[in-house]
Amino acid sequence: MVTIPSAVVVISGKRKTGKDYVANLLQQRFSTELCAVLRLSGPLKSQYAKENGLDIAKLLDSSQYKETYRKDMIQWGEEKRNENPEYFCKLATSGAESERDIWIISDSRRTTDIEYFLKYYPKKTLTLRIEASQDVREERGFVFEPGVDDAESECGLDSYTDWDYMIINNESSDKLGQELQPLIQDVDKLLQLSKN
Ligand SMILES: Nc1ncnc2c1ncn2[C@@H]1O[C@H](COP(=O)(O)OP(=O)(O)OP(=O)(O)O)[C@@H](O)[C@H]1O
Repeated sequence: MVTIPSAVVVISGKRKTGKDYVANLLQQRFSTELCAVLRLSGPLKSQYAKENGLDIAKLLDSSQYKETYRKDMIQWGEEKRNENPEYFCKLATSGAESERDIWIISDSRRTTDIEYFLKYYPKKTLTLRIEASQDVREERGFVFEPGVDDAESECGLDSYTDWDYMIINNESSDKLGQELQPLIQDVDKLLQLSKN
């Protein structure tokens, strides 16, 4: 199904900077009726299961089944992305939730993710980078994992500088609400424009 949203907010940030927290805050502000939180990593498991004839329920729980397929699934994901960098962006935005007017993409990790939304939704895409200090991220449960936190999937956007908004999420929700105001106002403007 092809649907055209009025606004797309693409969020990036390192692990435990608060991407999901901010995505949920924005969704509450705009209402779940109007606004969907879409995860690029979400459809990977279900598509992998579908294409390989596997049991998706078993793949999602913490069983041995999942461990057996983990490596192969990661490799499959990389191959798919190399064949077609748009693959997971398209998949994540083609479900029932993408019929909503505002999309929050809560886990962009690579420049190709950002490029995808800028290419297909050029006047509607707003990019947000979230930063938080190492101490705060650790308080939230971050533990450095070699092979994960130094991989392209975590560092691919570290040198990207064209963010529409950058916020520091070390503080309370009050401060965060203020920091998000410019973004919220711009989404409101895009909603208004799409009605005219
Ligand atoms: N401003 C905040 N105030 C209070 N708690 C927060 C705030 N920001 C984040 N948290 C908490 O910190 C934890 C990590 O946040 P979150 O899951 O949103 O990070 P993330 O960037 O999505 O992490 P990951 O990349 O691992 O998925 C969560 O428990 C969340 O509730």
